[in-house]
Amino acid sequence: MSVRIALLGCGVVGSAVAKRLIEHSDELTERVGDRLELVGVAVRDVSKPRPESGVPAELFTDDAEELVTRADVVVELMGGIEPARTLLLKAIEHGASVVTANKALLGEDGPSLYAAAAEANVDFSFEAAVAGAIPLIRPLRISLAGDDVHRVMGIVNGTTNFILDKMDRTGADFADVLAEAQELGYAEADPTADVEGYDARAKAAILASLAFHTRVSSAEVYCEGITAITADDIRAARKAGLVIKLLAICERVTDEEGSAAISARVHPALLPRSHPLASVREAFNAVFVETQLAGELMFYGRGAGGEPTASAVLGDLVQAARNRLVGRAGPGELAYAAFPIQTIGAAYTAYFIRLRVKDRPGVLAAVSNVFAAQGVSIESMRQNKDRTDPELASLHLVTHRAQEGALAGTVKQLQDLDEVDSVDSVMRVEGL
Ligand SMILES: NC(=O)C1=CN([C@@H]2O[C@H](COP(=O)(O)OP(=O)(O)OC[C@H]3O[C@@H](n4cnc5c(N)ncnc54)[C@H](OP(=O)(O)O)[C@@H]3O)[C@@H](O)[C@H]2O)C=CC1
Ligand SMILES: N[C@@H](CC=O)C(=O)O
Repeated sequence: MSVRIALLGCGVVGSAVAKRLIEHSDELTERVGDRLELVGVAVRDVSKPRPESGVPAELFTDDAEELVTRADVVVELMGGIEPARTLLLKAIEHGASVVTANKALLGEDGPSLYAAAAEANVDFSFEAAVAGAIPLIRPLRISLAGDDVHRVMGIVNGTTNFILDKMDRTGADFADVLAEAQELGYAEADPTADVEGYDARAKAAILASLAFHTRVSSAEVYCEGITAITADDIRAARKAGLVIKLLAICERVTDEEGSAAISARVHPALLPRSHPLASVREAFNAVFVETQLAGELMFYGRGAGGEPTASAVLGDLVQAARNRLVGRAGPGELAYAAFPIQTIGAAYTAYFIRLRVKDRPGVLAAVSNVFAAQGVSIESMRQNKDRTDPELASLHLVTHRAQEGALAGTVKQLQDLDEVDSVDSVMRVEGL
């Protein structure tokens, strides 16, 4: 007997998984208690040589639909929504357990897949779908199931962290660093999903659903990417002792009627340089979890790449195979409840605002009055000579936490104020 494994996809992650399955077959057999037999690998182009995977040529197929019907565990590493969704549903229908790293699919339609797997009493595991190698899904799904998670805040996209970190360390522009990230293979030829925040948004949807025992889809997560971040933003943040990161933030909040709601958002935010997430460099990921009983937890490691991601996939695979041998499926889905998703206008955060003002008496009072009128409290304010115009001064303000809607009103009034020449940038600040 053996546990039959079907691999869908043999690209960056799939080839690393296949290589490990083949080269470490004996150790894996010992751990599982039976042999993991790779019965087929579905790809688009069967004629493409893939020597790095070590997969014998006869195992490649372009008939993924047929392959999923003859496996005990289907490992989906193709990516995209279709045909991945249909293939996984078909695999589940045939009684196979599923392992996937497909955050785009889970962010869009995870709940229907989880439900199908629970109905069929098979495992559905996706440790690699958020933050690559970092064990994060299992802690949220299992280890913290008896605790209450209040907040999950993390750097879950390596490409954008590489770009922002490089901009911070060198002062270079976004476009130059993006080109370098592409040359180094961090960013894909089409970097849209990373730099526009869509990849992090799908991960935020998965994290919010697990952390708060609810259902959040990618479309419900507010999303802003990093394409508008300039070298000036980075320089100003640095001067203020802050660093810019693309954050995924999922919080349990109380809405204006006093009912529980969920805030799930992805956007660039400033962090104090002393914050644990501020020191996450290059393409690394890190996730900060705050819970009622455990307090603060931090998960850190490689969020992408063939081998790191394969580590998480193989962990799921070994567990799914082991579960089949002992005749159980676990951990199964916990009961979940529906919560309203808060709009971004209702979210509370602090802000860093850069203005250019006329350099004359009474300006600070006029600006402060606008904040006061909107109920937004100022934490600190710093004025300097403007470098380009002797008639102007640059004013950098940090607010206390305020509602996004009130801040938008403040900015609008500032723009109309005679003493204000321009509002150059408004950025959210976390971790103060
Ligand atoms: N790369 C990373 O660092 C990480 C990736 N992930 C996720 O892992 C998954 C795989 O990513 P990655 O390995 O980078 O992707 P790649 O693009 O490198 O590989 C995709 C593989 O799937 C095959 N494939 C695609 N569409 C089909 C299809 N319709 N039928 C059959 N085969 C198909 C491709 O075949 P062919 O080679 O013939 O084109 C290729 O072998 C994705 O969901 C991704 O989001 C998660 C974390 C990190
Ligand atoms: N493109 C992603 C990789 C996998 O999730 C990233 O840059 O983090």
